[in-house]
Amino acid sequence: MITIQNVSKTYGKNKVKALDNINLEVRDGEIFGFLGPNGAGKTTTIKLITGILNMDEGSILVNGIDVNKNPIEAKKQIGYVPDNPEIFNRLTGLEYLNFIGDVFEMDSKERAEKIMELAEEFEIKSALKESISSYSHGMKQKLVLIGALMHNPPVWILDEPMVGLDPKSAFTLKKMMRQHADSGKTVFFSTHVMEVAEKVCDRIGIIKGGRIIFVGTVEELKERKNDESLENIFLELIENE
Ligand SMILES: Nc1ncnc2c1ncn2[C@@H]1O[C@H](COP(=O)(O)OP(=O)(O)OP(=O)(O)O)[C@@H](O)[C@H]1O
Repeated sequence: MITIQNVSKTYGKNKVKALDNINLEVRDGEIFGFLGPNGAGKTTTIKLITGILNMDEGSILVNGIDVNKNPIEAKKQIGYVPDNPEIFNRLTGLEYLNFIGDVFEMDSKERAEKIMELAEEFEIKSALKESISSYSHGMKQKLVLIGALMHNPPVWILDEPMVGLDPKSAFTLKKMMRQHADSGKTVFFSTHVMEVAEKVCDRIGIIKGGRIIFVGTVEELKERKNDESLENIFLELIENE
């Protein structure tokens, strides 16, 4: 579960708040999709939840742990995939994953099993001994995903996770997200793709100009707007609200 309470964030000396007093609860057992136009505040929100940035006001709890007061324990709850999979190019895939295993203090047997299981799921096993510099964007994305998920974190936070994935890998990831949520855990992800939001999410949140303008199910949004196409509703919402 993620609880965001009265959170605001301004970058440097900017006059405009990147996040303006946002409140949001992402529940156990759900896939929550976070939508909004470019520059709305999605990545900023994600960077505050993961402790990469500090908020100016408010608080964020991850499974009840305050990310400001107890950052290490909060981070242990989280598997995070950033929007840009630029990672240590000089390492091989396996060296990178072992480094992550060290950070999370995984024992060697559990680590090896988890790496092989996930590498097989994402069909990247044969490339693990290659240098990351030779990987395609999609392969780097898969490696970052494996690194984020291998320590069995209860809360998955994925920033545009499907970008660069081939259809089969995107399908695999969506299946894993569903299984994770169905086991009572939390998946929070940002996306620009309406079809993904509609098919995958239990609830969605829409952010615009640093303010949350909708939280609920896609069905509730459609009922409210009396329209069938999520894309039309989304475009209307971000223009008018
Ligand atoms: N490092 C930064 N320094 C200054 N302003 C920033 C920085 N990062 C983001 N911003 C500003 O904060 C606001 C929110 O940006 P953010 O990256 O959170 O949006 P986003 O919803 O993730 O957008 P996108 O869909 O384009 O990735 C924007 O106005 C952006 O210009």
